[in-house]
Amino acid sequence: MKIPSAQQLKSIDKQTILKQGIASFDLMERAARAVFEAIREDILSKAPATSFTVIAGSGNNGGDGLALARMLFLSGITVQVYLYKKETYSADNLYNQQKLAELGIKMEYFDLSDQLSFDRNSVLVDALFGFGLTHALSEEWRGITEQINTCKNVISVDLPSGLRADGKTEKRNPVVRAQMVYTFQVPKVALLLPQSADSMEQFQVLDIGLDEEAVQEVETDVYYYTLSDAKKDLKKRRKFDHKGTYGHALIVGGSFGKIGAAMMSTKSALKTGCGMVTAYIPKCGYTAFQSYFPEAMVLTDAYDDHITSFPSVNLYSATGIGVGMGKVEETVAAFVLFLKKKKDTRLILDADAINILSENPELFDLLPTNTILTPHPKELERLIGTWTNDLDKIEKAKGFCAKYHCILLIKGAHTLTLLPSGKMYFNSTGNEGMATAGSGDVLTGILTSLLAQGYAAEKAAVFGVFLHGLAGDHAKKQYGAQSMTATDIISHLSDAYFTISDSDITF
Ligand SMILES: NC(=O)C1=CN([C@@H]2O[C@H](COP(=O)(O)OP(=O)(O)OC[C@H]3O[C@@H](n4cnc5c(N)ncnc54)[C@H](O)[C@@H]3O)[C@@H](O)[C@H]2O)[C@@H](O)CC1
Ligand SMILES: [K+]
Repeated sequence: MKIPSAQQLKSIDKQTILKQGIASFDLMERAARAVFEAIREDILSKAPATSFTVIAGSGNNGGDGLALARMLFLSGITVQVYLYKKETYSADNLYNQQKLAELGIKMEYFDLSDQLSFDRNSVLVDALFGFGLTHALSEEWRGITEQINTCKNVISVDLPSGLRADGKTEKRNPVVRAQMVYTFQVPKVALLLPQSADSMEQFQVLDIGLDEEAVQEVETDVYYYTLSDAKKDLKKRRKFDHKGTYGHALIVGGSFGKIGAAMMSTKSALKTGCGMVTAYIPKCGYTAFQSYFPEAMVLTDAYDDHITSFPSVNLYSATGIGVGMGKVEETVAAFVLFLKKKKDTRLILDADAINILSENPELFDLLPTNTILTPHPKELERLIGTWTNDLDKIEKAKGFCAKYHCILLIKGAHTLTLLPSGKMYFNSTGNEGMATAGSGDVLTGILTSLLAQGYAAEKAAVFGVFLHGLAGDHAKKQYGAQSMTATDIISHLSDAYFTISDSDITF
């Protein structure tokens, strides 16, 4: 799914009105109706006596809030309405003010210095600003945003007010803190960035029927990867396929005390569907490996505790390097030698492989085209340098991908996959339970497997991240966020595939 910029959304909005032959207030009515239905399902179905306070701004976000207030009122819900006192309002905002007046619903005007007297236990609907915010809110707004933030339950319409859809918002700027954001049609970039964590707990995307063609015509490098994308990208298996069809993955990693990392990568590679998997590990892991996971083939290094040389990788369709590998001197030397040699395999580097790389920037140029790198924040910093905010981080990472023709994953709540072309995909699956030891090793196994199966590197990256998150979501459903572990993610890869392929029936 494309994520248009705020500017592009405005023009899609206009084209929708034009192409569908509706008035702009009809589109606003649709947006408000979508929020109303979501509130009905999420709140009123469980607590019908809930009362609401709507705080509306002067633009169309405020207009949405006013229309919603009317819908709540007409359903018999107690609703108090505050409207920002300004000389001018958007036309659809005025239209909705008039509608409220006709129904005798009182609007209280407020100024930035006012102390609002509303019931702190009501659900507060924040409809001050949406994607029309042109710059971060000035300090004058702090009084209002802080009063809103004293409420237990805040719902934001489209965006937490103060958060810019795709521009810079600093920690010091006044921003509303919402428990739930009902955002229209597409998640705005700000909702997907880690630095927005203080401004919202979760969001829901509400379809308001913006014109599909207008969305398709928009040129953007920013995408939100969802189930419908994964359904299209999934490679179907066919009756006459054999294990050779699905490639042979190689996992290189493990060291004394960290053999488990290589085990998890290897097992998840096979569970993701590659035909064969081989692990290359130090000798100390051999027995444990073979007893844990008989389907794997195991090659051992000459040394007991760590890797001192690399196998010939040309036999394998894809190679994942680094999980639990450690970075003692001999391992580093072996890895550097490996990078310097010509090789014919598709590559993914994780954990210690990235650490070694980042400590030796002269090696960056040796990365084969489309190598996938999956750094943690600290590792990422060593690759691209420090950043001032999430948008700055993305720009620097984009520069790195373009320069070295590689694919970078910025792992997190909405893992971002950056491609050398400049395109970027935010992931839509996954949960906080996946912040657990070994979760990254599982991802490396999944990505190596998909590369081995012949998925193009970009598809392997975005589809793999999605699959990993989806398996994690299934694991959370069974064990809960606290108790799920990385091996539970592996066990639920099958459920993730069932969800993507729409079927749990095999004939
Ligand atoms: N295409 C869509 O997705 C639709 C959007 N709608 C709503 O329309 C919103 C966008 O409406 P608008 O473009 O009117 O914008 P907003 O309502 O977000 O904000 C516009 C107002 O904010 C003021 N403003 C901007 N930056 C400011 C700043 N830093 N400090 C103080 N004031 C500032 C402007 O002068 C203007 O009065 C969306 O977020 C959504 O809620 C819906 O009504 C219908 C469809
Ligand atoms: K808002």
